Amino acid sequence: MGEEAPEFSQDGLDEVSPIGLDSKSGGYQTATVVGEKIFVVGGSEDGEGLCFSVRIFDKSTGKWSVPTVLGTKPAPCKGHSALLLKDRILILKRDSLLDDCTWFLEVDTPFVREQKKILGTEVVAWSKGVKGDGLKPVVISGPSGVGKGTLISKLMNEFPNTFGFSVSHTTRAPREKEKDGVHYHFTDRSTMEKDIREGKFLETAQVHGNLYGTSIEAVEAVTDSGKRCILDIDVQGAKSVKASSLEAMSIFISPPSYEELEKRLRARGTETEEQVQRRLRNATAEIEEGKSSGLFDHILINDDLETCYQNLKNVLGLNESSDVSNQTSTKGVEIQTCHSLAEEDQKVLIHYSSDGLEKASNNLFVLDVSSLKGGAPGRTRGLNVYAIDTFSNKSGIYL
Ligand SMILES: Nc1ncnc2c1ncn2[C@@H]1O[C@H](COP(=O)(O)OP(=O)(O)OP(=O)(O)O)[C@@H](O)[C@H]1O
Ligand SMILES: Nc1nc2c(ncn2[C@@H]2O[C@H](COP(=O)(O)O)[C@@H](O)[C@H]2O)c(=O)[nH]1
Repeated sequence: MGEEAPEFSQDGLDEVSPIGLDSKSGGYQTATVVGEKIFVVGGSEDGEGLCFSVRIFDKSTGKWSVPTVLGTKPAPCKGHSALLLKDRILILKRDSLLDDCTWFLEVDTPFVREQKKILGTEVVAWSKGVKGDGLKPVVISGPSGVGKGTLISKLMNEFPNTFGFSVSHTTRAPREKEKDGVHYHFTDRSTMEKDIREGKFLETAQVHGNLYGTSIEAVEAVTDSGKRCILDIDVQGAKSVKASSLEAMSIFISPPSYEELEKRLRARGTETEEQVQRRLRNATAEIEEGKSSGLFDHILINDDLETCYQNLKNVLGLNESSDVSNQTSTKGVEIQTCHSLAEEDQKVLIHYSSDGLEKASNNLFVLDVSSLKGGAPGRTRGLNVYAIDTFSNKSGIYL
């Protein structure tokens, strides 16, 4: 279990503290035993607090290694607690707002195992826990010129608080009105290839002669803002996302005819004749695959724009007055210390102290992790948190 301290002394290991204790070096580390390996989290200072660095001690070889770390790590804090939950370590940050205190370091999830094979190194992946189920991200795919961007713009304009756009990276040159960081992160091939090797992307594809990709950070940024993430990606990207842990809904936008697609692509006037030809050649295979492969949950034909937009809203379960406001009831509540952790039946008991929680006078939380969804790369959804009032022996939904 995660609370165990290493029961032996090896070079460097004597610096490792068991959960909840500051190490001799003044840094704060936790050591979690997972089979033959000990995952040591934390320990280094960066001026703002203690950083979440990760090292692994292999008991069978007696060697330390530094893994490839995927996903965005938590911001530094004054300390943390750790508890092993099957294939991931639950990390609870001290002195952190409740919205930012629950993190997972995935050590043996399917995503991590897959990345180990691809990268050929030890891999761990960070994922922040978000309360409730949230809504699945939406992948919108279809041939170039079919109207994906037009439909997405309409959706984002009508529901600005509900949806957030995943800003992709691309090596293609910006079009006249495109802004870096808004429409795309424009980059060059060697930088993007380096970022791919470093595991920064959820998916990448060579599309119409250029590299495109969805970074893990792009999806996390939208999820963190409390919005539903929309990805505008090609069919190859949609396949990769389906094979990932993102659990997205996928929608294929089809043109009413090949001739109409050609007309729209030319009328847009953003590509040279050679590029238009290339995009049209690729469209045939994309439409074939999109319509027949069973890859997509929904196929919509974009003939009349307004009709297609209404159909899109229907499959997304939207009606005209359903834009949600971006509320987070937990803002301002701060976990000051997190003394102890225990796990039983996928429920984690957290002992904490906090100024902001008058009701939870006994200082106990139950964190229900029985229905976790998603995970790295991205966010882990499905967390439920309850405060327990030991005086009245009642528990209530806190979040
Ligand atoms: N239903 C429609 N009827 C007529 N024109 C449309 C319709 N939908 C979109 N268009 C027009 O078609 C052109 C291509 O649309 P858009 O740029 O949204 O395509 P896209 O699928 O995002 O293309 P790409 O994949 O190349 O980014 C635009 O000029 C847009 O105004
Ligand atoms: N696999 C991915 N495909 C992407 C991504 N971002 C955009 N795209 C697709 O590329 C084509 C061309 O886009 P354009 O802006 O050059 O016209 C289009 O089908 C997009 O859906 C991505 O991150 N990954």
